[in-house]
Amino acid sequence: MSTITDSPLRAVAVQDVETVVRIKGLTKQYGDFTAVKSLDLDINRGEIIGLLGPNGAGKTTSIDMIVGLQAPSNGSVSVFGLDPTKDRAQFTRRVAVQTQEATLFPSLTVAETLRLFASLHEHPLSVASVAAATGMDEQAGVKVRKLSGGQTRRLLLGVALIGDPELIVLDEPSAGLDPAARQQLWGVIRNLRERGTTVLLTTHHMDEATELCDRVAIMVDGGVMALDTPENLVLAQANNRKVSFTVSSETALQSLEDLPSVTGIQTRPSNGALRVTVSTSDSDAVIAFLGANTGLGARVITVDGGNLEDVFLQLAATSNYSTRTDKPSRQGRFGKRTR
Ligand SMILES: Nc1ncnc2c1ncn2[C@@H]1O[C@H](COP(=O)(O)OP(=O)(O)OP(=O)(O)O)[C@@H](O)[C@H]1O
Repeated sequence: MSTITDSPLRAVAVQDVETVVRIKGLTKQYGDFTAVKSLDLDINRGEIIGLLGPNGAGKTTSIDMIVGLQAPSNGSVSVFGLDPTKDRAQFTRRVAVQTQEATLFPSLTVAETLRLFASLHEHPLSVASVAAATGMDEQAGVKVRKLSGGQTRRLLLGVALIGDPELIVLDEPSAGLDPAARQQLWGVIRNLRERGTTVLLTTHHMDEATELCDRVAIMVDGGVMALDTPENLVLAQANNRKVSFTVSSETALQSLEDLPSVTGIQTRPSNGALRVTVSTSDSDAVIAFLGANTGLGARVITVDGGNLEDVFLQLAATSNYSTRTDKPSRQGRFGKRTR
């Protein structure tokens, strides 16, 4: 894989922040059902923005409206000052979309496919540079029907890149990719940012969002529940830490439960002992408790400061999402331990 070198960099200085996408009150109604509820989002040039959310949260519907594939029921989208549904010719010159389902021609080779799509653009990148950037140079002569699922997705990304778009929209770009191919894809996307290309993507992978995105919007039930950098989202929920330790028996766990900061206790057998995970808003208080209660014999103590997945699950739990994990009532907490 290599960087794209046959086009001048579009990177902008940090102080020249330019809003390229403006979304205001974007809403999609299907009959009585509201799939997207008044979405507000500004995206700056050169940013990588991730839309996260459980299945059915409204990510694809939002993307479809942002790229003009569906008309909003309410609200507005402006991309480079263009209306995606009305200014189609100008819009498609500057914006590329890789949807979850796209059609390629099975009997064309990779290079022929890229050449075909390049011919649709005024100032395309070279086929060789895009094939190299997407790690497909060795497959240049291979017919599309012989590509693996992961290779096909990389070719689809190449097709989106070939017109040298200023904004690229990727719906679950890493779906079906093996870990090595995902890493390679991340490299391609980071390279786009360095060139000043703006990237809007959806993903179900929290590590991908953490690694790649400058900001993420977490959608639940059609609404944006949180929008910030991955780091800030995790920090904002620092009141939900996990302290884990190993003990020989359950004795004294009951008094641990009485600490006001403790919101849940889970236990599971571990090599003849018990691994305990305490959810708490004050990990220091739990550690102090363990230190003061030496009779408990707690060992292998770890503190997990949380990650984007925790934030996601916490936000998703506030909706009707099926993995609901409500905080147990005080009385029932111990009863909810899992083994
Ligand atoms: N054409 C349609 N008619 C009626 N309802 C629809 C239509 N398209 C989508 N929906 C509903 O809108 C909601 C949002 O769907 P959408 O595909 O945007 O979710 P998503 O977040 O992209 O989900 P996934 O992660 O599964 O791809 C879902 O409840 C879906 O069933």
